[in-house]
Amino acid sequence: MRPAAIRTQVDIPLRFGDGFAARARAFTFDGLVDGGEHLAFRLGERRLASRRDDAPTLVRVHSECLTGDVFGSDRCDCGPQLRESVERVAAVGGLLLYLRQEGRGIGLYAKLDAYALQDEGLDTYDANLALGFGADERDYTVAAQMLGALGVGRVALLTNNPDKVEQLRALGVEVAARVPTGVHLNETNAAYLATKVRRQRHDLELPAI
Ligand SMILES: Nc1nc2c(ncn2[C@@H]2O[C@H](COP(=O)(O)OP(=O)(O)OP(=O)(O)O)[C@@H](O)[C@H]2O)c(=O)[nH]1
Ligand SMILES: [Zn+2]
Repeated sequence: MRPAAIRTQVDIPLRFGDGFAARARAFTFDGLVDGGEHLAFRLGERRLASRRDDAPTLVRVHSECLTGDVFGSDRCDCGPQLRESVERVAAVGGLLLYLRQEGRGIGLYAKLDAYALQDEGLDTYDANLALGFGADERDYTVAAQMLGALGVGRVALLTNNPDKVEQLRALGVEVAARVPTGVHLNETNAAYLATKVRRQRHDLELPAI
């Protein structure tokens, strides 16, 4: 895997709509394999883990979701998951990698095309296939490159998605633990969450509906 390098680092204090605030240092990179403008935030005070005997660094690898992260869409759980991740990572010190993988890698317009198909009865994965995409087009090579550039070798990964853990391990990242996020269920996203459990082995304890 080609190494990437830190391009710029700058403090960006974060404040959410509910008033929660966190100190953050943002990093940009040169040499990321897909040429995307992916961002890392170091949150909290803790030194990042680089050696095998260090306690692992808590890391959230978050895939961009403009509708959920920015506009609070109830179709998914991305906004509350991002908010939860910032708070939990900031509390102990660690990293948030914000990957520009909108729509599981198919882009914003295609995601909305997929939403339209879902409103006709397809589930989230079949809608992708009907549009000619893979069920999940994400590749985490850039995440491994970013961790390498930041000198982080050993991580505890905040995710419910075992595929993220497997892909990062295959890329040489030592994932010491998978830490589940909370379940952010609402009246609209229940089918979306159930599909993640059924089709992508997501580890979510959903109440019966
Ligand atoms: N193609 C497609 N992408 C979606 C849909 N709903 C959400 N997304 C995208 O899915 C990505 C988030 O992935 P999820 O499957 O929700 O969660 P995950 O990242 O695999 O797992 P966690 O680490 O537990 O959050 C974001 O890029 C969203 O834009 C959908 O219906 N279709
Ligand atoms: Zn979303």
